[in-house]
Amino acid sequence: MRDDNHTPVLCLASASPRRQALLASIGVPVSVLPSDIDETPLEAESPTAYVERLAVAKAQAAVGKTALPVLGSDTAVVIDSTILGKPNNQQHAAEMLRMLSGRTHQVLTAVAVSGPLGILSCCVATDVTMRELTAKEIACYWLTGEPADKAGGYAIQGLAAIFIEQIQGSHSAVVGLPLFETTRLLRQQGVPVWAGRYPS
Ligand SMILES: Cc1cn([C@H]2C[C@H](O)[C@@H](COP(=O)(O)OP(=O)(O)OP(=O)(O)O)O2)c(=O)[nH]c1=O
Repeated sequence: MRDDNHTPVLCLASASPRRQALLASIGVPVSVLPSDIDETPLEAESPTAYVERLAVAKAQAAVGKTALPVLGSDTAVVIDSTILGKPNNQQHAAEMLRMLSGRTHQVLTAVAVSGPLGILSCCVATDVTMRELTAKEIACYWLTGEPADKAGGYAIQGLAAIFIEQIQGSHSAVVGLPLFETTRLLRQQGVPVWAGRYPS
């Protein structure tokens, strides 16, 4: 049974509608306060350190603007140690998909939650195997509008599901938030998850 109480218990420092929907799906109503931070990787920074730094920075940017605990998160696609963020345009998106076609890549999602224990964070890695894509598929996929705001230029939860042969890890992390690990961090910080009425 879903909780009917929609009073926010968390501030989501993210403009991602997917993250908001994922949190709603586990019974966590949020208020939204997107953080605009510089997402340039530091020199010699590992992909894991990069996404975790950004998740923490997004959370920190909202702390002080709200009395609620804050959640920040970042997702990046990694192939051959190269970090792929969101594509700048159609050509960039096509380049990304050509790199991913017929291979296994990693999706890294970091999540950071501020609260009474300070900022707690973790990073989840998921292996995603994409089948080989044709040039026509790559060109047509851009026209769906899906790739533009997604790391790696694809959405596993959308049409790109037909490109994905296998995943090993967390599906929700690929979509933007690892729900299992996020629940642990939220509960550690005293944020209720699925705290509604339980079936009697
Ligand atoms: C790989 C993949 C990524 N994504 C999304 C998750 C993230 O929202 C986005 C990566 O960009 P992020 O910079 O992590 O997040 P964002 O810009 O959407 O939101 P904000 O920075 O304000 O928190 O790509 C999917 O929705 N499906 C996928 O299959």
